[in-house]
Amino acid sequence: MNTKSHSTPPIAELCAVTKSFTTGGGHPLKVLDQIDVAVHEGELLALLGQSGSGKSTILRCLTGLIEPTSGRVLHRGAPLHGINEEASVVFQTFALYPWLTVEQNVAVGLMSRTIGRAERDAAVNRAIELIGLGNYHAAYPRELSGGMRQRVGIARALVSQPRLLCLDEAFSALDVLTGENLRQELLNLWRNPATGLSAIFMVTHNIEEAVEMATRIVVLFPRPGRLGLVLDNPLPYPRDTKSPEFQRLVSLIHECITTTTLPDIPAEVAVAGQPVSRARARMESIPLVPVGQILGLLSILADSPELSNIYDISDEIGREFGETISLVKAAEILELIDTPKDTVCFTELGRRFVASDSKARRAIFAEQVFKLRLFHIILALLHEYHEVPSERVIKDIASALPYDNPERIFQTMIAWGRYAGLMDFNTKTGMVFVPEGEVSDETA
Ligand SMILES: Nc1ncnc2c1ncn2[C@@H]1O[C@H](COP(=O)(O)OP(=O)(O)OP(=O)(O)O)[C@@H](O)[C@H]1O
Repeated sequence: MNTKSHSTPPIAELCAVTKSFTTGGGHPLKVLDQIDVAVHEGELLALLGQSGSGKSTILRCLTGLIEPTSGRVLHRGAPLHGINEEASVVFQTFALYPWLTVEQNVAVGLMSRTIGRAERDAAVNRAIELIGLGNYHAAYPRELSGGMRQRVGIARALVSQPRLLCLDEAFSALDVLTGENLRQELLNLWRNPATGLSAIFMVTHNIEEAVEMATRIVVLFPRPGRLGLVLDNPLPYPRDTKSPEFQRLVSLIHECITTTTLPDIPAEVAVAGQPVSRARARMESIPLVPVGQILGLLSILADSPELSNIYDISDEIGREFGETISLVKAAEILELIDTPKDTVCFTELGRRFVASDSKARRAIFAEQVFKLRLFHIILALLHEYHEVPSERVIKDIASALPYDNPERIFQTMIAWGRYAGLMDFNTKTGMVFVPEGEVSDETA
């Protein structure tokens, strides 16, 4: 369903949207800043972010429920006036009328349309059947479980046969199993061309839910809401939530969300349709040392446990004190060694690392590299494009670390990433890419 090149304009789009509300004290509160986001035909776009980051406000702007303070809202490339007629919304609170039956509650979704009774009844029946409420036409909400009530909410959204279904935390009030069932059913509806449903835009704070469902994921940075990470989710359906690829994507997004809590991150201006990969709060550089030297240091430390101070280590490995510090620092940020009170000792992980064979070492190294925020610049781009020009990566490194040498950092990152099997660089094409298959030992 996911279409990389879009032949038609997006069903709904925000261009440079900013939204401010007036607080209780009468002060303006900027909730969204320069948001560019588009929902295309065929995609399932998930918007993730911390509580209060502005996710629901984006959904409301996209569907025309509220107007932005500045910027443009488009529907199929044209300015949106009022509500987006092709969109429907399902909210977290089921918002059902207790005095109406299931059938009548679903029919509320057609209130704004002038259609005949027969047509309305047919549409209501169809929506009720689609979402598996066949035996509950005449039931009242109080007679239904939470999951069934949310089904009514979804049927009400589907009754108008929207092209775009918007879900605002639609599963978060449900128990785990019910939520899981409904998610699968919605995926089936979205993939079934007979429903007429083309795209889903879902707001959630549940990373696993987003990775399980979405073809593309947008992470919103908070205070004010700004676009953070935008990445394609290439995992095939049905998705195995236990697979390493799934869990890796979950950790990447988790890191991205948790590193953005600082209020003073500079605002990012995203170009519409372009991915942005900016987990740059507290971004740290890496020591510019080759992997082979890190491995050498570790093996010397393993062979000579009495070496616990940097001067002795420096003598032993025959390197300048400054170089030794860089090597130690590199092993330390990889959490393989610790340096309490100027001494050097293995961590638990480091001990495991030196005792492992080459394959297991690479796996540990990959896991540790994966935790370094700097690498998210490349990993996020690779998730989006699978291969990216080095200039693009170097530009991003330069903007994340303006006081460092981006080319040298890039070379070091590639060397570390290559050893970890996470990335490689083709000097002929100038492209960074995801390597396939096993990597050889020579890469260290
Ligand atoms: N009508 C309003 N008037 C004033 N402030 C508002 C209004 N609507 C939202 N806000 C504020 O805007 C900010 C973003 O709210 P929004 O509901 O969009 O965030 P969210 O990411 O969806 O949060 P949550 O996950 O908790 O639902 C919050 O600080 C909220 O209090």
